[in-house]
Amino acid sequence: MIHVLVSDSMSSEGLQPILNAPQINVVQKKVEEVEEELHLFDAILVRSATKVTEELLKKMTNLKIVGRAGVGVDNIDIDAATKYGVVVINAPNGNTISTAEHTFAMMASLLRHIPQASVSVKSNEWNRNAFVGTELYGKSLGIIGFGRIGGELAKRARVFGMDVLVYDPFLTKDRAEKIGVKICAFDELLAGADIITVHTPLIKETKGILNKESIAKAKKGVYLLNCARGGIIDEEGLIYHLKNKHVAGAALDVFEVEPPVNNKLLEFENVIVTPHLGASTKEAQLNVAAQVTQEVLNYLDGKPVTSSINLPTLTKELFDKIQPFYQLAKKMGNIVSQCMRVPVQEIAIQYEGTVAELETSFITKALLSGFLGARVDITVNEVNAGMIAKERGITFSEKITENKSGYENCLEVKVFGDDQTFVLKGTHVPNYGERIVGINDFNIDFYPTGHLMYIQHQDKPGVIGRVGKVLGDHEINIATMQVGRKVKGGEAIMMLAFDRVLDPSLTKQLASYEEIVSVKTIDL
Ligand SMILES: NC(=O)C1=CN([C@@H]2O[C@H](COP(=O)(O)OP(=O)(O)OC[C@H]3O[C@@H](n4cnc5c(N)ncnc54)[C@H](O)[C@@H]3O)[C@@H](O)[C@H]2O)C=CC1
Ligand SMILES: O=C(O)C(=O)COP(=O)(O)O
Repeated sequence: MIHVLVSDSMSSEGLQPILNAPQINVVQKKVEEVEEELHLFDAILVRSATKVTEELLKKMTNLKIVGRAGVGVDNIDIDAATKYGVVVINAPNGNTISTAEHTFAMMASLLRHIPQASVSVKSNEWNRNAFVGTELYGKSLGIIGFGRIGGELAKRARVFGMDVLVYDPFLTKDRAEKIGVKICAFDELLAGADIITVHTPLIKETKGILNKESIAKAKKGVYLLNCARGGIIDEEGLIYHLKNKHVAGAALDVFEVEPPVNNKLLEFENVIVTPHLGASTKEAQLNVAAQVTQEVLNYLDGKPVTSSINLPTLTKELFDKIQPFYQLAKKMGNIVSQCMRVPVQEIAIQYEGTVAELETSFITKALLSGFLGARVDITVNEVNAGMIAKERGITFSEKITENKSGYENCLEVKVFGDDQTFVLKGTHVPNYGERIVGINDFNIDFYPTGHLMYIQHQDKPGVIGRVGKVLGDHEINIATMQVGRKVKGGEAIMMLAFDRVLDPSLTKQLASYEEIVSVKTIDL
C-alpha cells in the first residue's frame, strides 16, 4: 500500500486520480495531526502553508516525493530533500493566469481605492471626493521578474495602454520584443515606473530587492505591488516610505509572516491586502492539483516527472529510451563498488554510440547511486547521488567518446581508488538485455543479475575444474560461467553466477589456491 499525505487544502476534483487509486491510501490532514504516522508516507502534497523543513523530512523516513501544488517552493528545503533522496516537483503553469489576473485586479483596486470605497459605502457613507483615483492608461508599469506571471501581466497592461518596463537578468531580447516591453537596468526601472510589481521567486538574490534604499530611487508617489512572496519587498523599508509618503500606496497579497499578525502594514489606509489569494481560483486549483497528482502517480510508478526541481526533466519518450541504460548503469555502479572494496577518489564514465545521444547526466546519477548504495547506509538515488559523492570526496565526470567498442552503445566506468583502478564496460542489446562486456582489459559477456563470483586467476589447466569441484563439494550449483583471458597461459578471469548467496568461507578457500589471484562475490 502506498501512503500519500495531502497536508494543505486542494481541489478534490484535481486529486481524483489518487483518491480513486485502489493501492493508494490518501490522508488529508495537517502534518501536526499525523505526527505519529509521518514515517509511513511515500508522498506529501503541499501548497504554501506546509513548511517542508529538514526536521519534517527526517521524520518522514519513507518519503520519496514532495509535490507542490503551485509554483513557489520556498516553503520546501530543497537541499535537505535532495540530501535525503526525495524528489521535489511543482506545478509551474497551472496558476499563472490566476496570479496575473489577481495582480492586475490589485493594481486597478489600488489606484481606484476600490476596497476602501467599498468599506465606506457599506458604512452608509457617500464620500465621492475621498476616493478620486488615478488611471492606468499612459502609466509606466515596472515589472521585476519577467517569467510566466510577469509576462501575462505585461500583456494585460499593454492592452490597457500602459508602458511596461522590465527588469530580469535572464530575459532575452526576443521575448521582450514579442510582448512589447522595454528591458531596463534595475535603477532605470526604479526611476521610470509609476507602479512597480515583483514577480520573482523568493531567493537570496531577490529577498528585499525593494528595500529602504532602492525604494528611495523610485519616483515620488510610486505604487508598489507584491503578489509573489513576502520579503521580496522588505516590509520595514516599505513602512518607512509609506510613512514619509514617498510611496503612494501598496497592494499586498503576501507577507513575510503569514498570516500577518500585528503587522504595521495593515494599519495604513493606502495599503490594500488579500490573504495570499493569487492562485486561489477554481481553475488554478484544479490545474495545480491535477498536475501534481499526475506527476506524483508517475513517479511512484517509476515513470518520469516533467517538472522536478532537483532532477533532470525527462519527457516520457526520452525516459523510455533511457530506462534500459538507467538499469544497466545502476548495476554497473553496484558491481564496481563491490569489486573495489577500497576507498575511491574518482569515477569516470564514458558514453559511446546511441546512449551518448540521451540525457547522460541522468544515467551517470544512476551509476553513482548504484555505486554509493552498495557502500553507504542511507537511501541513495539519482536525486542525491551527486551530492553524496561530493560529500564523500568522490569526484565524478562523464565524457562522450567516438564509438571504439564496436557495440551499438557502450558505457564504460573507470574507478580510481587507493593504488587500484577498475574498469567495467556494459552494453544494452535491444530485445536481449543488459550485458557486461568488459572487465579491466578482459573481454567477457554476462548478464548482470543475482549472485555472482568474480575470480582473477592464471590461465592454467585444472583451475576451472578445481573451482567447479570446491563448489560441487558444497552442493553449489553454477548457473552460468564466463571465462576470459588475454593471452594463453597469462592472466585470466572467471565470472560465475549462482542461485543463492555464497558462504564467505568459500571465497577464502578458493582464494587460498596458488593459481587464484583474487575472489570477490557480488550480489545484485
Ligand atoms: N501569490 C500567489 O498566490 C502566487 C505567487 N507566486 C509567486 O510568483 C513567483 C513567480 O512565478 P512565475 O512567474 O510562475 O515564475 P517564473 O519562474 O516563470 O518567473 C520568475 C522570474 O523571475 C526572474 N528572476 C530570477 N531572479 C531574479 C532577480 N534576481 N531579479 C529579477 N528577476 C529575477 C526569473 O528570470 C524568471 O523570469 C513564484 O516564484 C511564486 O513565489 C506564484 C503563483 C501564485
Ligand atoms: O504557487 C505559488 O507560488 C503560490 O504562492 C500559491 O500558493 P498557495 O498554493 O495558494 O498556497
